[in-house]
Amino acid sequence: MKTYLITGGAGFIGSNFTSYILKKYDKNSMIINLDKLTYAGNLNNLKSIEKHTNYKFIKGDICDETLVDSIFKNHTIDYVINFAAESHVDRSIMDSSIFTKTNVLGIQVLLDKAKKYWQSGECFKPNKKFVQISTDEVYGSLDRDGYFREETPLSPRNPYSASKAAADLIVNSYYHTHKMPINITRCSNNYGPYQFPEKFIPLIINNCLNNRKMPLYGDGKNIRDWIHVEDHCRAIDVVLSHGKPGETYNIGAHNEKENIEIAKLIIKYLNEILPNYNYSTKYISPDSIEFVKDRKGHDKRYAIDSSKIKNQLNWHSEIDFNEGIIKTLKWYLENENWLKDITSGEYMKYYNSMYNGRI
Ligand SMILES: NC(=O)c1ccc[n+]([C@@H]2O[C@H](COP(=O)([O-])OP(=O)(O)OC[C@H]3O[C@@H](n4cnc5c(N)ncnc54)[C@H](O)[C@@H]3O)[C@@H](O)[C@H]2O)c1
Ligand SMILES: Cc1cn([C@H]2C[C@H](O)[C@@H](COP(=O)(O)OP(=O)(O)O[C@H]3O[C@H](C)C(=O)[C@H](O)[C@H]3O)O2)c(=O)[nH]c1=O
Repeated sequence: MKTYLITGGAGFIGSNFTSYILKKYDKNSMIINLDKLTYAGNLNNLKSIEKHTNYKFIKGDICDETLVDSIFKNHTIDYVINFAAESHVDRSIMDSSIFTKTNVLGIQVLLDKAKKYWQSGECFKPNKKFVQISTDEVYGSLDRDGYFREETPLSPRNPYSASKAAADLIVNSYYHTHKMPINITRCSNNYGPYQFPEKFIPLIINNCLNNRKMPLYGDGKNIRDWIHVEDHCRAIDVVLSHGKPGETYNIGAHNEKENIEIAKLIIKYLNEILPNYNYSTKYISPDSIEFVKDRKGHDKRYAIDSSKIKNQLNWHSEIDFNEGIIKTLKWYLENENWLKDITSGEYMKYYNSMYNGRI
């Protein structure tokens, strides 16, 4: 039996990971989900497991030293997996202060408490692991050629990625200084169920379903390397159990696409499947795409080389991009209430401040 402290488990990737672990290990896992429930945290993501006897939710902030201390004191934590973060680049451009607090100070609190409860003399107790969920954005931006490798120097270019890079350096320092059993994973852009519709793919799906334009920043030719969230979850599980302490692992599925290509694919697939659903919108016109003012400092291209995790830990992505996107579209169509609920209230305020005047 392993006890997992999952932080940020009510967000997009954290909730997918929590469900994945409980489904896979069931009674051999105990999960404590610590989440502040910011705008991005949503307990509806965890409806299917909320009553599981081996699942416990604690509302709170990773920066709260007293709370984090009490969690370690009251449970024998084996694994910490830190998903908690402010995760949206556009919001970090508008105001970066909370990014530094949560993403940088929060990681230090988690590391210090894990160290306090896991250290025994000069050594750490066996079979403990601290995994920091980082991002390929810490490497910066690529032109046409090349890939991010684990050795690529960190060169973050927006406040979000700078805060994640700072966290990575702090995590690594606990390995080098204290020999703490850490791993860092750096994954490319995720898509899949439960993603908050501020991010590109769910935002354009939601806009299509609400007869709004699909905003493409700049010329729409920026490139992202997409991976289905389930593939990411499997990779984190592998790193937890087999990752060599102190190592960083890139995670990606070799799926580079220009944003415009994604928008066109979504229109094509939605038009194929929409007639099977009871939606008032039945057809998405290619004219729905609208080029808008570019993001400040918009990174041109991300592309990840994940040969290390493939060769050393025997992980590879399993979900084909086209199948994954169709599955994702169907999920959003079948979970209309989830989407409606999450886009009520504060969401439209955010949306209007971001896009009014741009579209
Ligand atoms: N989305 C991606 O494509 C992607 C890719 C690579 C890495 N990542 C990283 O993966 C992690 C999860 O990303 P996501 O897209 O699921 O993010 P998300 O924004 O959907 O979820 C973040 C979660 O963290 C919680 N949270 C925020 N501040 C907190 C705090 N101070 N204390 C406790 N909980 C707090 C939120 O309530 C939310 O539930 C992040 O660390 C992000 O940097 C994301
Ligand atoms: C919201 C939006 C985005 N875009 C463009 C901007 C990017 O080139 C691309 C994806 O944007 P998004 O904000 O979804 O994701 P990234 O900025 O690449 O960052 C994401 O992937 C990394 C790995 C993380 O670590 C982040 O947490 C995650 O948010 O679409 C548009 O053209 N229009 C829009 O309305």
